[in-house]
Amino acid sequence: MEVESGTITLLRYALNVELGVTAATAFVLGIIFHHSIRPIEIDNRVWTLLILFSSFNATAFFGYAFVGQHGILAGALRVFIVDGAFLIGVYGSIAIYRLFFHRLRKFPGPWGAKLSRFWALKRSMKKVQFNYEVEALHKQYGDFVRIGPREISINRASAIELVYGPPSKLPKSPWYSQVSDDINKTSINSTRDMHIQRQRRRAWDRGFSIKAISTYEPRVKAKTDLLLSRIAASGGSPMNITEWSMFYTFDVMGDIGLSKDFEMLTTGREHKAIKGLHDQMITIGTLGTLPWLLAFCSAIPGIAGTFQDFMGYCRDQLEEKKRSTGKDQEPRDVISWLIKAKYENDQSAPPSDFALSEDTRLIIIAGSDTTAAALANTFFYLAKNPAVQQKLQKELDTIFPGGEKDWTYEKAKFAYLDNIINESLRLKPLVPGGLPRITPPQGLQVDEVYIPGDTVVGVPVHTLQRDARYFERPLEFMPERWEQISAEKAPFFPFSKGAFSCVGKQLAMMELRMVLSRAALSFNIAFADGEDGVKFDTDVLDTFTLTLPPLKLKFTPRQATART
Ligand code: HEM
Repeated sequence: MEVESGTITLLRYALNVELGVTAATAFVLGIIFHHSIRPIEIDNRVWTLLILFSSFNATAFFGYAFVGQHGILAGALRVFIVDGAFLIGVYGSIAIYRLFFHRLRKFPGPWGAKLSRFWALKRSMKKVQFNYEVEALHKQYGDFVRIGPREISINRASAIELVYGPPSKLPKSPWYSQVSDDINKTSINSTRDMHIQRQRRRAWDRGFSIKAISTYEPRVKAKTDLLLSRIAASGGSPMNITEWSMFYTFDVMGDIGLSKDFEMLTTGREHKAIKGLHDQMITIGTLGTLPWLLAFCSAIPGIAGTFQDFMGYCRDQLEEKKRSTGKDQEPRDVISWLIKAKYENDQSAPPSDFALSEDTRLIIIAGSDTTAAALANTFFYLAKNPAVQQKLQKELDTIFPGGEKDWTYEKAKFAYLDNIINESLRLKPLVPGGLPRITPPQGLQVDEVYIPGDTVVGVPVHTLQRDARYFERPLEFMPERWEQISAEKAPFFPFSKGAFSCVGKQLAMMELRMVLSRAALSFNIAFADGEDGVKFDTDVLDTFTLTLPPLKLKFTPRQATART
């Protein structure tokens, strides 16, 4: 009884301490709090922190108002002052630490970037062209720029292998934990545990093996037939090739990924589920600069908006697929390879149904918009560079003297076409930013520069692939440059490199080669009247992948005599 009343007396005393002393204590606690959470990755724990903070406030208010007997108004005012002092302690400590004591303090970069990731968010929201912002920073500050408190962008060719591999030694950054950091709830692309990612990658690799790809080939060709028939039906009137490329690649991925038809090529309209995905691209792209904010927002029910349509569609398709896929059935699409791994209890299977549904979404997201933008960009370069187009047509006429009826995919794999595709992927990489990885505890030595451990690093694809030190006359579209340099050895990594690199590269190349070779064989490709391609070139958005403006092209049938 005495102990109890002693505690209450002590509590009352604490709650009645002079306000200045309480505020000073809160300020010091703020500094201590910052330094105690500094080593912890809190990106995915913002809700927990918010709940803890709110609970503390509610308790403090109750204490001041009723136990300390200050009354409701004075109690609320005290909580407000204590909060203010605590937060000034936290943020003041963060600012001073990041500017003057941080392990990256010697790296150049804008002050705002050193202070907070909000700087990147603001820059990214300005024009949604963060790729160009990073390029400008490298011009101003050099090859190693601090683009965030803990982030270094490295514009050096020698960093590609060190950061991405092979061999891949650097794990993915917290950016990839936007959905979750639980390996049972992530797609393969968001899996940060390198061992688990490698295991899961084996099931994906089976879905993209030479054997599997050869079974996809006739189906990709069927979709290409459909696109070519739509081009022929346009009769030379303007076609928005940004849109039609998107229809094509989503229809291909619907079929190859899930054996489903989005029917966009036949209807000429965007599927509702895909529209739901595209409506959110700018939000996802810009908020992605602040991983904790995206993780925080994505936990709010209903915030996904029309993205729910896309998620719902994928969920339904997956359920149907699981019901209809027999245990001994030979897989005929990518998702069936993952389901088969699950049936066989193979280690490479997605570790849970949730992870499988994340993979289902990934198939469509990773495989469609990327290839669509690559296709539209390459059409743009062909229209803008008639000499390149004519050279391509000359080669096509030699390989396929009888025109369309001679066409085979095997023969469409020739060097000049691949050089055109590579040149397009060099100038406009579809994932233009520096994919973020974390340096090991012992740090990373890149040439003469030592980068401390636990730093988020990335090599900016857009900036590096346009750097005059690595590519002569870098801003010119010159497919011929690839006759002198090897795409494998050059600082060229549009599909990334190492263990996390693109699993669908061969499928993407198949789609690009099929459409471009057949379109250039049968049609002359030019800007439509009133179109000069300038807005298409300059107004492209960096939404993690590229989001392209419309591009109006006209396709005029080539005369048979033009081939002779
Ligand atoms: C021109 C077209 C494409 C480009 C430029 C491209 C580029 C990339 C890049 C840069 C990455 C690495 C992403 C990262 O590290 O976060 C990646 C990963 C991936 N891509 Fe592609 N991609 C293309 C087409 C495709 C296609 C057609 C598919 C088929 C489904 C696909 C499936 C994937 C998957 C599943 C991953 C994750 C791999 C992993 O984490 O192990 N991509 N892609």
